[in-house]
Amino acid sequence: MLVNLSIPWVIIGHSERRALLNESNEFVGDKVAYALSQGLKVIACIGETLEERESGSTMAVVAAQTKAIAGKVTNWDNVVLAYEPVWAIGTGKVATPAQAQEVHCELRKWLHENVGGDIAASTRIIYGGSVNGANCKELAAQPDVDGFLVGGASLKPEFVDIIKAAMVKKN
Ligand SMILES: O=C(CO)COP(=O)(O)O
Repeated sequence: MLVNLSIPWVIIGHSERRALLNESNEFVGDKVAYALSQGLKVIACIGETLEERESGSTMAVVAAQTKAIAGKVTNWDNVVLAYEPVWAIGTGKVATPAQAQEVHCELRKWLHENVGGDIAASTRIIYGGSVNGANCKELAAQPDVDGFLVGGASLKPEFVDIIKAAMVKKN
C-alpha cells in the first residue's frame, strides 16, 4: 500500500506494536526485510521498557532487537535506527541527553563490531520519546544523536525548533 501511494519511508518495530500486537524481534526483522525488498526505506525502532532499564538490561535488550534487524538488512543506506525508550514515549519523561548518548554510542559500537566500521559511521541513529522544543537542542548536541523521531510535538509549532536543532550537525 505504501509503495502504491509512493510513500518512501515506513516505521517498523514501534514499541506499541511490539507490546500490543506481540511483534517479536524476529517478526520485526522479517518486516524490515520485506519492506526493503519492496524498495521502502525503514525507520527501525528499538528501546527498553522501564523495568528493563531498572534491572540493568537496557543494552542487552536493544542489542537483541538490533541484531534481529541487522540480520535482515541488505542495504544500510535505506535504514535508520530509532532508539525510543518505551518509558519516554508519549509520557513527557524524556531521556536525559547523557542517557540517550550512552545508548546511541553503544549502538554505534555494536554496529561497528557486528556489521562494520563504515556502516557504523554512516548509519543515522535517531532518538524518540518526549522530544520537544525545550529539550531538542541539548539532545541534538550529543555526538551520536543524529536526529529525532517526534510524536506529540510534531503537531505543534515547536516542531520547527526541533527540525532546526536536528539540522545543526548537517550544516
Ligand atoms: O514514538 C513516538 C512517536 O511514535 C514518540 O512520541 P512522543 O514524541 O509523543 O513521545
